[in-house]
This record gives sequence, C-alpha cells and structure tokens, in this order.
Amino acid sequence: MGTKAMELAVSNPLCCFVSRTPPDRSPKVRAFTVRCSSPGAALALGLAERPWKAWDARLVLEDGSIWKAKSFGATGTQVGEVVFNTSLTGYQEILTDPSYAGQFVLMTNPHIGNTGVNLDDEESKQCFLAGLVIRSLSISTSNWRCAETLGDYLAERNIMGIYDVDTRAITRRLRQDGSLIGVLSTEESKADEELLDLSRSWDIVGVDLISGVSCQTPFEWIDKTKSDWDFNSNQRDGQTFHVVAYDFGIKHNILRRLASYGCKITVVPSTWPASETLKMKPDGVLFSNGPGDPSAVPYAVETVKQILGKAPVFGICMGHQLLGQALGGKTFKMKFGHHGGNHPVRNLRNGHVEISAQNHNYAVDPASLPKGVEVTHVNLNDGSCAGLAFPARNIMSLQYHPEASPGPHDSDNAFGEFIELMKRAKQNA
Ligand SMILES: NC(=O)CC[C@H](N)C(=O)O
Repeated sequence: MGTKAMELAVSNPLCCFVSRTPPDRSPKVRAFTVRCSSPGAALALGLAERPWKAWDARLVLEDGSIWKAKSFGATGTQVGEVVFNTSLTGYQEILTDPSYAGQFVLMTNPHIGNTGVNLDDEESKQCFLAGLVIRSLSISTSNWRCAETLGDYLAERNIMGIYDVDTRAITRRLRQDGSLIGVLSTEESKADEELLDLSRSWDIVGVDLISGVSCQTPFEWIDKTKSDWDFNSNQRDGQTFHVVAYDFGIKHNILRRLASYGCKITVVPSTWPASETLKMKPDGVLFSNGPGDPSAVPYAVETVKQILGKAPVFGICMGHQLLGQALGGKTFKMKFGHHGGNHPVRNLRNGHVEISAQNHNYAVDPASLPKGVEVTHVNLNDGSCAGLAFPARNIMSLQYHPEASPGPHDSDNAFGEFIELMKRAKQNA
C-alpha cells in the first residue's frame, strides 16, 4: 500500500484497500455496465437515516480503495467515472443534466436533499448519470416547491445513491491523482476483487455517449423561462429568430433561455443531417452540451463542419468542443475537469470576470486551432480555453454554461450576443 493509500486508510475508518497493485491503465473494455435494479427494495429503503444501519453499499475505485457507505435510491451494481461537483445548490438540475451520463457525481457540499425535488427544476426528461455520492442525506425536506424526497425520486428513476461517505477524502484523491473509474454496489454477494476488476475493465474515454441521450426525432420547443424567474427581459427588442438546436444531450434551460430571448426553436437529434438543417434556412444553429468524449463522435464534428459558414452558430460545452474540432483543433482530457457553479472566467474582449457554471472533463487545446480563431474566454483557475470565436464565419462558443441551472447568471448575455450575431448576419445577407 502506498503512502497516500495508507494515509487514507488511517484517516478514514470506512476506507480500506483491496489491492497492493497500482491501477492498470492498459486498454479497457468499452461501455460495460451492469445494473441489478430492485426498485421495490430501494423504495423500501426510504429516505430516513436509520441509526442501526452501519453500511450496506461499497464504492470501489480503480486505485483499489474501498469506501463503505449507506445506500439510498436504487440498489444493484453500477460502474462509472467519479467526478466531484462544487455547486452549493441545484442537485436536481445536476441529476438531470444529460452531460453526466456514465459518471457518478460526488457533491462536495456535505448536506444534500434538504429541499427535496420539485416539478420545475428538471434539465431533461431523465437522469442519465451513473449515481450520486454524498456526505450527508438530509433527514427532512423543507421547501415550498418540494414534490418528493430525493431518495424516492432516485429510486423511481433506478439511480443509485450513497451517503455517509468521506466525500472530502475522495475529492482530494481525485484532485491529486485525476479522475477515477468506480463501481458502486449494494450486492453483498459480490467480492471486492470482482468490483475492482469491473472498475479496471471499463472506460469512458473513446465512447459515444451522445447517441444514448439525444432525442430521436425533431420537435419544436416553446417553453420560456417563467416570468417570475426571468431577468434582462426588457433589453430584448421582440425580433424573432429561428434556431435549430442540435440535441447532444441538451439542457432544457438552454432552450428556455433561447425562447426567452425570442427564438423559435427546432430541436433536432444528434444524427440529423446538416443538409436537412440548412434546408430549414435557420437564422442560427446551436450545438448543445452533451456527455462523454468529444473526440469519439466524428459524425457530429462532420455535421458541424458542414454547417460552419452557412449560418451563425453557437456552441455550448460539448458543442464548443465539436466546433473546436470542426475548425481543425484538438480536444484533450483534463486531470479532473470542472464541475460546479463557482468557476471564474475572464472575458478577454471586455476584461470582465464572470462567475460561471461548468461541467466538463475535456477541453479544446487552443494551440491546435488555426489562424483566425480567437480565444475569447479563459478559465482563471487553470488558464484553460473557455470560449472561442471566429467572427469572419459567425462562430461563437463557450466551454461553460451561460444557461446556469444550476449556477450564477453572469454569462446570460451570451444568448444576447448570439441574437446579435444572427441579427447582423440577416442584415448582411
Ligand atoms: N457539459 C458538457 O457538454 C460536457 C462536455 C464533455 N462531455 C466533457 O466532459 O468535457
């Protein structure tokens, strides 16, 4: 056992190690998941913390560490990549963000579940993430919008959750060593070694996760941000623009914000041909956020390439990474990514610093981009590329989330900039 492993085992009575060997980083089996669902049993677990329950779940990480925990939500065995999210609020939006497909979200905020879940804060129709890892599950829910407890919500959607885990220790581990694959299991019959083997034989890199979360057929989107929650609305001039939005795992609030800015929106699947999009003669095209490795979806990069220069485009997160590649650049996997609602970003065009919502593990390498492409935003935590523009071809993109949900609204004006881009292109047509 290495020094770090020993330190962890000593400081965490619920952490032990299954192996003395370092994680095997050799090529892995792709997209192998197992889930033994038992919603009935999961529902029976309920939400309330039971003082007699010592632990009934294990999170086994590929580095050999085992974290004993208490389960809530679904039961079974699930593999995924563990990422930590530093948002203080908004766990429901995080749970329903399709970009988390294939990942366990570990919340660094220790107290989760206290506001339950409500009918309004869904960012998609489904929870696509692998599971939720938290320190402390609130024993009561109290909020005027609460419709259900977090535990019931997860159980109904067959999503596993664990609590009473030392989330600080796991976060430090991920920060020091980089992202790790983990296996979460409530099945006592499975040996630690079996779960460890599973974690080491699965990988998220190189897998197309977009096809599992995108819509299947085009549809019109009409919902706006509810007027009680809307802001800056008096700055809009009422002009309408038709936007085709590619659904790579799109968050509803991107659509709500575009609708609030006066856009008529047609949402299309990730495989929708560029030629069909161009036939619709849109005023602009949006490339959405989405899960997984941006270099594993060459068909989407090709679609973006065919649209560039023919309509103004706006890429958000995965959309930004696809745009970067379509322009000739490359993406790379970051050590542990950015997930949270408190990332400072400098807008290099006006010098302003925006506090932003972020959720990505990959980034565009600015050195790989051709001449003419401008880096417009930089993440101030690590200097990574947070935004691009190519004004000559009406292209703009952000690595982070101007739609927030959850997160601060500092960057909402990016939607206004997209409107201006479409307006100028229309005037110059
Ligand atoms: N939110 C997103 O679109 C995430 C993009 C990509 N899956 C990443 O992890 O970098």
